[in-house]
Amino acid sequence: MPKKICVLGLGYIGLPTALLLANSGYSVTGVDINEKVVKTLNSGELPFKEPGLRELLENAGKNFTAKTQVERADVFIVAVPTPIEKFTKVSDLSYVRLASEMIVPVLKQKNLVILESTVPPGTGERLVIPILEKSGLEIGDFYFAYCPERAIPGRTLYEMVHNDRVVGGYDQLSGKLAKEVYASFVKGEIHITDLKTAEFVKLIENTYRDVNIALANEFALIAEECGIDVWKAIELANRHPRVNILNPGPGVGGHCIAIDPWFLTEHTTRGKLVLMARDVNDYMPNYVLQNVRKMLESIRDATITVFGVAYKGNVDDTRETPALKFIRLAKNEGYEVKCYDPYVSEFEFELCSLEDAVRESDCIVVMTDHSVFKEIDPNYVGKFMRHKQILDTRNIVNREKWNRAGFKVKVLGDGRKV
Ligand SMILES: NC(=O)c1ccc[n+]([C@@H]2O[C@H](COP(=O)([O-])OP(=O)(O)OC[C@H]3O[C@@H](n4cnc5c(N)ncnc54)[C@H](O)[C@@H]3O)[C@@H](O)[C@H]2O)c1
Ligand SMILES: CC(=O)N[C@@H]1[C@@H](OP(=O)(O)OP(=O)(O)OC[C@H]2O[C@@H](n3ccc(=O)[nH]c3=O)[C@H](O)[C@@H]2O)O[C@H](CO)[C@@H](O)[C@@H]1O
Repeated sequence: MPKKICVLGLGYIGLPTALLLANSGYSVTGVDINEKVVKTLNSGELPFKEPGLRELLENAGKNFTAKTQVERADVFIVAVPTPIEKFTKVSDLSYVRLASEMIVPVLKQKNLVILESTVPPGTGERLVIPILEKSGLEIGDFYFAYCPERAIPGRTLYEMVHNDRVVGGYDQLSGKLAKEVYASFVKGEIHITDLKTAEFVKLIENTYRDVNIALANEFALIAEECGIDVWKAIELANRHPRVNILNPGPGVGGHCIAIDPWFLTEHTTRGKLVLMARDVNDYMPNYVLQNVRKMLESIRDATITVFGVAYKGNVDDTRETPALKFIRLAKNEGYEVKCYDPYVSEFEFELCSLEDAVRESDCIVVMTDHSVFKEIDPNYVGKFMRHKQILDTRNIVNREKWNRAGFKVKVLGDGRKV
């Protein structure tokens, strides 16, 4: 078992990985170029919330330290961001490039470098290995593997431990050595394949989900025109043993699913269906606004209250959130928009208390499926509102309860008469 591991990037993926390895007995140095993250961790605090992470940090003890500089190690794991460039939709690999360059001065014979960041197929071989070879070593002198992360935010630690993993080795030994590292904490199966296949697998998993959600969104729009409730229809269709349709909603957000289909298609001229699904999902905030517009038709200087700006329920993450597009579109049309999200502390627009968000409002729009929204008392919020209307894009509110409190309730994808 190699003794020392250096993890580059201490974000949502790198930090839990580093702490799981430290708790498995490795001596782990976590490296982040953001000094604030390093300081926070070394003072015993966490830079973000994730269930179970605090205990792991406390138990890691001397096995984990955070630094801003890379140091010698047996294994290097790279988990830095791979955002998408907004206008061109091309992957931004600058963080991966920099992290690889940071390893060069300390890279030694028989070291193993593992890339975890999500990247377009071929990136390991085309970009990362040539940078590492600037050390004077050749691939074969050191080992290289790509091991995508598949854990879902909100259940990151559980899934990191229990999910199966895919390990793509540059060669057989690289794959075997990387598998040994993960086997220290992974309880799922670890499947070895080649480098490019592993990069591809990660992207098709998320693309599959994006296309499935796009299909559910199309069904929602069709159901509305047909005058039926898509939620009920999907529930019944999913009783078929070979059908599993996901839920419609206000669009697809997050750091992965809205981005990975672009990475998948970056080096190809194919992918029409994949990009059409992207388009369907990206259009959903416009569709939500079209519904809101109808609800506010006869009201002058209308105010909209957005419930939830996180990209999905029960997380504090707002990256690529469909709520942002909805708010911008609504503001451009002259609506006043007030936002309420008890999970989120920082956002492009001001976040209000529940009371302030609904005061003098003409319509609530539920954009995020936070569990706490189910508990909100419509009689209480109704007292503050100018018009009692709610559009639920996630089908989470109890319609009868809100109706009884005097609310007109519209659910996305339910075409039955309100
Ligand atoms: N968050 C997820 O749920 C998830 C799931 C699967 C895969 N991924 C992929 O994992 C990668 C990391 O994502 P994340 O959500 O952890 O990102 P993040 O933004 O939460 O964290 C990345 C960290 O890397 C640091 N960093 C940037 N450049 C660095 C460098 N050169 N050296 C050291 N540190 C550096 C940043 O300061 C930041 O703290 C991305 O490629 C992402 O697509 C993320
Ligand atoms: C294949 C897979 O499972 N990948 C997961 C995914 O994690 P995620 O948090 O990004 O994924 P989701 O929870 O699907 O959310 C995405 C958006 O889709 C909306 N949505 C969701 C379900 C639905 O039925 N209808 C919807 O509308 C939701 O609200 C949100 O905006 O990518 C991570 C990084 O690669 C993976 O590691 C992780 O395994």
